[in-house]
Amino acid sequence: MIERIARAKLNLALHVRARRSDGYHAIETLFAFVEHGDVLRVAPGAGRFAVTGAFAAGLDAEPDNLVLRAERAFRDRIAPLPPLDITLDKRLPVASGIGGGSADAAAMLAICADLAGIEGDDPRLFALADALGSDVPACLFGRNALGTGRGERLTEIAAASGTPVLLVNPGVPVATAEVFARWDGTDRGPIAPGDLIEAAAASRNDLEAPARAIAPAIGEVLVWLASQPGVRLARMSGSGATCFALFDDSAACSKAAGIVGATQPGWWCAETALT
Ligand SMILES: C[C@@](CO)(OP(=O)(O)O)[C@H](O)COP(=O)(O)OP(=O)(O)OC[C@H]1O[C@@H](n2ccc(N)nc2=O)[C@H](O)[C@@H]1O
Ligand SMILES: Nc1ncnc2c1ncn2[C@@H]1O[C@H](COP(=O)(O)OP(=O)(O)O)[C@@H](O)[C@H]1O
Repeated sequence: MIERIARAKLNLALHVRARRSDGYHAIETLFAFVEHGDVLRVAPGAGRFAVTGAFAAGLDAEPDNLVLRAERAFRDRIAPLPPLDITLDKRLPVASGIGGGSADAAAMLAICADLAGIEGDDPRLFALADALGSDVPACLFGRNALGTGRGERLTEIAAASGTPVLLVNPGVPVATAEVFARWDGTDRGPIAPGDLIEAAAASRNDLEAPARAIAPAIGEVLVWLASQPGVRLARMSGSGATCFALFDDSAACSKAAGIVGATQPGWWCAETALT
């Protein structure tokens, strides 16, 4: 059995630069990853697929799980595989700006490559990832990176491993396409220079305003996170609604997590760290 954590992706900053003629937007984003994620378990078997975990119900209406799309694409375009039994332990909220589906797809591609004896950095895997979604190449790469293009062009940047992170989601799913569609068309300039945290702190998430217009609860989360002692940076990730706070130390992060647990029954929260 192969087990892999499909780690949540964060956009420490996300600048939207232009609308493209293909329906996507040109972006610049600082991708980072946290320890927390979904768990994918795969073993040779009878072709069964099961979803368990706190957010399994969020995928009940999903006709074509990204895990199965990734598996199918691998079999069709790269190499045959024996029938597989797959279990996805869905620990990340669905459609929430932390790329759970993209991370699951990338983890499945990596497992398929492993089973077929193909290197994890094979360009053919990245081509499949690119076809599955804008965030899937970054999740397959799995390391901090500046993403450009529609997010698929990646340049590695040095990590800030171990930085304590609190993830908070107000319990409202937000559709990525709708958030991009509400972007006001103003190019507010590139990502700031500097190391990962410096660059992030001096940059923005241009999707925050359109996401807050759809889900005002995002604003409540951000105000609350920013007011917690020891917070270095509080921001929304991706197209929302999950927000994150980077903390100076893990005690401050744990304290804030405890307060969310005790006072905000509708908010999902995970205490974790940058990889
Ligand atoms: C906003 C980001 C930031 O990392 O993350 P999430 O909020 O999804 O986590 C990503 O760009 C999302 O990537 P992903 O979730 O893979 O989206 P895709 O399936 O490629 O695209 C879904 C839809 O979002 C819009 N889209 C996506 C990416 C992009 N650069 N421009 C866009 O306009 C398009 O309308 C597209 O049809
Ligand atoms: N394994 C999966 N996990 C999450 N979402 C999935 C999965 N497979 C398909 N989807 C679909 O992909 C969409 C985006 O999911 P997700 O990656 O969680 O969003 P985001 O990148 O905004 O966090 C969801 O609306 C869901 O219907």
